[in-house]
Amino acid sequence: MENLLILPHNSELDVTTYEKLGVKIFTPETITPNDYAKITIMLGWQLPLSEKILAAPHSDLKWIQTVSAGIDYLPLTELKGKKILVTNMSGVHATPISETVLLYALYFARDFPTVLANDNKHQWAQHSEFANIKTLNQLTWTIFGTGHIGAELARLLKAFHAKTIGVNRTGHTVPSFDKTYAQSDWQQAVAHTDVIVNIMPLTNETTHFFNDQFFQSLNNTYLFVNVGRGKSVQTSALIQALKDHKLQHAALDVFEEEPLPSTSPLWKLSNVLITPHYSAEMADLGNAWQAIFLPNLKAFVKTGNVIENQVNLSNGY
Ligand SMILES: NC(=O)C1=CN([C@@H]2O[C@H](COP(=O)(O)OP(=O)(O)OC[C@H]3O[C@@H](n4cnc5c(N)ncnc54)[C@H](O)[C@@H]3O)[C@@H](O)[C@H]2O)C=CC1
Ligand SMILES: O=C(O)C(=O)COP(=O)(O)O
Repeated sequence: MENLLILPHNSELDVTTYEKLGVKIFTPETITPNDYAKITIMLGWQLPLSEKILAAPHSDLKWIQTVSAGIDYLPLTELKGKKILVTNMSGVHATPISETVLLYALYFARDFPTVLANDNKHQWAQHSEFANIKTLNQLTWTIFGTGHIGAELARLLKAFHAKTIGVNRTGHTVPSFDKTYAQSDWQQAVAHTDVIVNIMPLTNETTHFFNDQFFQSLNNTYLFVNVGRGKSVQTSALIQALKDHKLQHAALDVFEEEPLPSTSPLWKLSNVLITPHYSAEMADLGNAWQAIFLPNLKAFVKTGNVIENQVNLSNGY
């Protein structure tokens, strides 16, 4: 008998389907401390409740299915030690994030700041104001992280006839990338590029990867995009690069500290576009979660194992 604790509120999760599999459902509203040790499966991660379940004496917890792709916020060493299975939602964000990155690039490339400034003033712009407009096929893209999201972004960019370079751990080839490099060869990957996108998971190898050495190696690069994790970027080094004209623009969805404090100097930089960790938002997210969770749950009830999206706790993604 599996006892499932469902943490996110989402009306699209079809709980009756789980009950038909013989699974008993708990929610933060119905669970009592006496139930903590009984929970075998957790959908989502919510503090402080999740930590209480994990720490419960004689806890029966066997599997955590996150509703995020990134799992950097989980106590990975403890979960590995306790042999708890972890699956993530990698895949469901590929379309909304790719579309958001295209929006960021088009915002700057089609000089939307100027368009909006004129619109706000009810003013018809002069064509001479748009001398710096670029099309996406005039830009070379280097995407750090060629997984679900990076690969989908590259696939869409190919429709715009853009040149695509990918960076992953080993440099293995991936469809829709003209060339791929290993992380250690990053200098070659960004030497002649225009747009740099971070969509890597946050791990020991990616923490503060985009640091002073990285940004100072650039030469008036057109755009830096971060939709991966804020802690992969050393914010002070990014700000310095924007001031030193190593970088022309930045579009940032994730930050070292979230919410981004109102005192952050990033807010004041006119060449920086800030979005509030929103790039993955879309309607029907619950249905997208269901498409991963339900087959996994069916398999787990039958065999004690899952069939997709298992995270490698040693790699951290
Ligand atoms: N802004 C947002 O709302 C969201 C952000 N994310 C972030 O994006 C990340 C990636 O998501 P997916 O594409 O679904 O994951 P994925 O697991 O499909 O792909 C990860 C990619 O990163 C590469 N990678 C890992 N470590 C690396 C390293 N040290 N150097 C170079 N490449 C490395 C892998 O080779 C792989 O290509 C998540 O881990 C999460 O942190 C994900 C969803 C939403
Ligand atoms: O899936 C991820 O990793 C995300 O960053 C998505 O955002 P969330 O943390 O689920 O609000």
